[in-house]
Amino acid sequence: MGKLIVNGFKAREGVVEAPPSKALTLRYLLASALSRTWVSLRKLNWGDDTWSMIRGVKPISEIEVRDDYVRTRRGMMVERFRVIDVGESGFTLRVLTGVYSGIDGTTLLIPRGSLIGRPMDELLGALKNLGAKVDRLGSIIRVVGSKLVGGYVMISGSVSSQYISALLYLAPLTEGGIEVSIKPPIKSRPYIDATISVLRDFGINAERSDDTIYVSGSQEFRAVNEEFIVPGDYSLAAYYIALSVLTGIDLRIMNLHRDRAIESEYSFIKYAKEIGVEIEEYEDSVMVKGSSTKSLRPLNADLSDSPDIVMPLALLLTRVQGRSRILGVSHLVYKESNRLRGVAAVLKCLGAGVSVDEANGIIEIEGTHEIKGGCEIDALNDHRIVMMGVIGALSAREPVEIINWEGVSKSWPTFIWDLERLGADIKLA
Ligand SMILES: O=C(O)C1=C[C@@H](OP(=O)(O)O)[C@@H](O)[C@H](O)C1
Ligand SMILES: C=C(OP(=O)(O)O)C(=O)O
Repeated sequence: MGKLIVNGFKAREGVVEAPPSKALTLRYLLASALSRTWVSLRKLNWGDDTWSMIRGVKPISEIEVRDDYVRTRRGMMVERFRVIDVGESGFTLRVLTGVYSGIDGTTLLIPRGSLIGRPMDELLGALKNLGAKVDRLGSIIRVVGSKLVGGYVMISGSVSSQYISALLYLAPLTEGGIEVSIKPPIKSRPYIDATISVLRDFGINAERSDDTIYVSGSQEFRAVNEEFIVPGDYSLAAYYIALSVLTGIDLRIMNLHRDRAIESEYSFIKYAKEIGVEIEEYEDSVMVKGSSTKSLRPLNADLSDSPDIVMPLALLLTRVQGRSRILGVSHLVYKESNRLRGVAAVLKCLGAGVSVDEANGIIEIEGTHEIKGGCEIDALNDHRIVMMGVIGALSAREPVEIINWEGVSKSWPTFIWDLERLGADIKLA
């Protein structure tokens, strides 16, 4: 498909819009497609993963997809045999495996690309313990669904919080509910909270105490509002913040609402401020003062809760005088690529010092005076590695070539165009 040649950036201050939240788009879509009442969803993230979820809910819902909104509710006539291409969306594959376990009929869920090798077994095991009929042939998951009794299940929290989200979406469809006990360490915990919060918006209550969650059975999804507007995505807006700091421009980022943020993603702002980035927060936006952000302090932080902000945070840490340490990120190896390796490869190309301990999930980054560039990055079709590579390259002294960048459309299809509008010089060769 060709490579991107990132030549640099003619600093231009500006006002940009944060892309809509991917994680909340997927959660709202699924809950709405299970809702007895019609729901309109506005300002959706239109990345590939959203299309995965739309394909995923079609067989069980009535759904109208328009340019600027989706209107949907649970279908009266449910298709009994469904073949669903879930693309590369981990959330869609895992959570639909749970949901279809509780709905009559047979479903084949087909993952593509990097999703083929990503972990599923513990979720399949937990569902089987609950009496679900799920199995796999190679990468294809087969679910023979029925109304399940429900019950108690224990599952590891160290691989993916999406396993738990899957059980939480399934629980209301069972007769007696599900009690999930999560074996620590629990990674990406705020994404579980985000699931519980969206379920609450659809009238489903979850009782939570420490590492156990109980959702009662035989509950109907009923949206508390007729319309939901998806807020901006802090984990994606983080790349704009990194751009502002690395290139020394001021940037106002609209569509960021603190009160609706997923904590795993909002924490980017917290860490950026902690190391010395000047950010002013407003009700619906943030103002990043890249021009007056001068010296940054090293960071020593556990990012178990926040896997998706490691990439843009690593970019900020290239500018720090000294050594920073990110802990708790062993789960980065289970993403669209092995992101511990991807982050290291990008940092090396940019000229920062980096060492990675895969077994313990630790990254150490030594800042540099100058981002060098003059190298090639294989972004492995992993959207967050593409974004990291491109933003880093925009502040580099010499051009950077990026191959396997098309996967950026998973969450931000207009990424390159949005940067060009701000003054980025990027060519396709
Ligand atoms: O539930 C979600 O929407 C997500 C949970 C996280 O994954 P894990 O729970 O697998 O760490 C995160 O990395 C992913 O981008 C989105
Ligand atoms: C890992 C991600 O998503 P998913 O797990 O849903 O594929 C991501 O968006 O970085």
